[in-house]
Amino acid sequence: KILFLGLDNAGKTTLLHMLKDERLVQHQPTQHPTSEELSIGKIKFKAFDLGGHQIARRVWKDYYAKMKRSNCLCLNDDKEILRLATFSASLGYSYVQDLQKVICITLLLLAIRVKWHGMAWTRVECLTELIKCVVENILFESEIDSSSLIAFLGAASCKMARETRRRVVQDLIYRFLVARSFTVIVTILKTDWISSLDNILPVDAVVYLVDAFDKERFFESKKELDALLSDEALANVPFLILGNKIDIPYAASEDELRYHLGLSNCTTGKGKVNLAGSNVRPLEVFMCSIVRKMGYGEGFKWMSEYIN
Ligand SMILES: Nc1nc2c(ncn2[C@@H]2O[C@H](COP(=O)(O)OP(=O)(O)OP(=O)(O)O)[C@@H](O)[C@H]2O)c(=O)[nH]1
Ligand SMILES: [Mg+2]
Repeated sequence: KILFLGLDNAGKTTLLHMLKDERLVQHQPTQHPTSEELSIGKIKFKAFDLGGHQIARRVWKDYYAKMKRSNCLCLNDDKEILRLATFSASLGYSYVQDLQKVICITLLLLAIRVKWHGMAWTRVECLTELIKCVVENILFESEIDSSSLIAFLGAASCKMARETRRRVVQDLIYRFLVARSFTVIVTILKTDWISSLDNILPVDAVVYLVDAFDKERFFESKKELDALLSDEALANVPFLILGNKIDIPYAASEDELRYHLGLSNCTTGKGKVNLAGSNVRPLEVFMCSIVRKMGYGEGFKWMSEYIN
């Protein structure tokens, strides 16, 4: 999972499409996140183009932030469970309409963590089967010996017919109510597109694009970059910084860009630098021109060294 980030107009969508089918297309500013499966050399990856204008930047975090405690609702007693039941049922009913509004709570129940106290495994399997057959997209972690089960219901559930979804939600709630003695943690993530579980999967790398000709916006770009670099959720994630549009005369040089982004002393080297076990984040600047198809290839080659 690779995120393409950077200010609006930096060239993220142009790059995505160039990598996808070597075509240069003029794009409207990106309004909604899109993703493409790409392969460069040996690496196959899913690239997320999240859009760079101010409002779009707000969703960047949804794609890399780990689940936070504050997003969790802990349910320990019957009253709480009942509240969840009512809430989930109402989600189940109104969901389809909400979808149209784009900004919506995407997932019915994104994560349900159930501690099974003294429940027979047949019951666990029963739930597993239920989830499996109705939700295409589940991420599943089950620690059989500790008797805990984390089931993620993905956004694929939004592909279900409304009736089915209602039945599933009710069925799940019914099962929870029957089981009673367990803890359920429900995380409901807000995102502004119909995502799948992709946004909670860990990020393997960030490609950060900067328009090297637009010097007036270097500071703004640095600010966003700094925020990303200092975010704990992205600690140690490799960053490929692409200084784009060097085909335009008077675009910043690599040194100039490094200086303005405050990266003069913290890049890790362009050759094959072994950083394994060093706890140092791979970070490097490559200048490129997407329209001339130059420069970014070296950048991706560098990045591939740091992706498992
Ligand atoms: N001269 C030049 N222009 C480029 C290059 N790459 C992209 N552009 C132009 O820059 C403009 C913005 O490109 P986009 O790919 O739409 O930018 P973006 O980063 O996706 O922008 P948002 O979707 O608003 O976040 C377009 O007019 C592109 O044609 C390049 O290498 N050289
Ligand atoms: Mg775009």
